[in-house]
Amino acid sequence: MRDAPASSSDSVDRAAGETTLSIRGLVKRYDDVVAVDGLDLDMRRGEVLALLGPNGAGKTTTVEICEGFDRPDAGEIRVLGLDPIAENDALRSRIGVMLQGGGAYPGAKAAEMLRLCASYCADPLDPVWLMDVLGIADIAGTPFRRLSGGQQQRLSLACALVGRPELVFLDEPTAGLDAHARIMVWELITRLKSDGVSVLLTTHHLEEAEELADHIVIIDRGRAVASGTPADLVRRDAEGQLRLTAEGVDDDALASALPAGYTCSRSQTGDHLVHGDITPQIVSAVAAWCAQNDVLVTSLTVDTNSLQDVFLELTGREVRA
Ligand SMILES: Nc1ncnc2c1ncn2[C@@H]1O[C@H](COP(=O)(O)OP(=O)(O)OP(=O)(O)O)[C@@H](O)[C@H]1O
Repeated sequence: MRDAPASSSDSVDRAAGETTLSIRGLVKRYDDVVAVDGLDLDMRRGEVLALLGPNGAGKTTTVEICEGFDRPDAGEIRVLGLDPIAENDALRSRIGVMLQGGGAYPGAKAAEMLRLCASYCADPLDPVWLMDVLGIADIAGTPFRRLSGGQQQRLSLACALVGRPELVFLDEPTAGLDAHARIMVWELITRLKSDGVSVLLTTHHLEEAEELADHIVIIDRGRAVASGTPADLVRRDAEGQLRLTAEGVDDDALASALPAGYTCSRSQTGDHLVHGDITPQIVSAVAAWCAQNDVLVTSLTVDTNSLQDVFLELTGREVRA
C-alpha cells in the first residue's frame, strides 16, 4: 500500500503472534442494564478481528471502552500494552477510531476535516492521496452535513486512518454503503492487514466478517458465545451433514429415498440438511432424487453450516430492542 502505515507482517499465527489487544473479565453496567458481562478477548498484530452480535449485544460498549471513551466497572483492558484510560495520551496517537455515526463538525468541509485530523498526527498520510483511495476526492470542498451517508462513512474512515495507526477500531464501517463503496472499504481493510495493522471491526454483515476476518467473536448479552476462524465456526456441529439449497423439497420424502438411518431437516436459513455418513453414493442419491422429482438444485455442499446458521443458532431468532 503506497504511503501506508509501516509494514510488519503478512499473516498471523494466533498462538505465536504479538497481542495488541487483551480484555479480561470486562463488565460494564448502565443502571440495571448489564451491557458487557465478563468478556474475554484477544487480538494479535496484523489480525482482523470481527465482533458479531445482535443489536444491544455489547459490541459498541466494548469498543468504546477499548478506545478509552468509557470506563469499565470491572476487568482488565490493555490496548497496545496500555491502559486506555490511565495511558490515553500515549495510546491516542497509535490507534485509529471510526465511530458509529461519525462525530464531525457539520459545517466543516470534507478536506478541511481530514487535514485537521492529520494536523494532530506526527507522521500523517497524505490527505489528498487518502481521499483518492477512498473515492471521495471530488467531495473535498463539500461541507460534512451535505455529504451522503456513504460519503460521511468514508470520510470518517479516512480520519481514522490518516495518522498511520497500529490498531484501528471500525464500528460498522460499511453500514449504509453501496456495493462499490463496500468493496472499496474491504480492499482497504485487506491492505491495512497486509501492512501489519490490527483491525477490530464490528459488523452486522456476516459475509463481511467471513470475507475479512481472521478471527470472529460472537457476542450475545455481553458475553462471548463462540469464537474462532470463519472456517472453524461454519464447521461447528456440521460433520456428517449435506446441505441442499432447492425449492420444493419434502424432507420426509427425501429421507425415505435414502438408506435407513439418514434423516433430513430444515436449517435456520431454510436449506435442507441431510444427516448421516455422507458418501459419494449419498450425494449422488440426493441429486438423483431431486432430478426424479423435478427439483432444481441451486447448491449442494458437504459438511458446512453457513455463518448465519451458526449466528442464529447461538443468538436465537427473536428481534432485540
Ligand atoms: N450510554 C448508555 N446508557 C445506557 N445504556 C446504554 C448506553 N450505551 C449502551 N447502553 C445499553 O447497553 C447495551 C449494549 O449496547 P451496545 O451499544 O454496546 O450494543 P451493540 O452490540 O453495539 O448494539 P448495535 O448492534 O445495536 O449497535 C444495550 O442494552 C444498550 O441499550
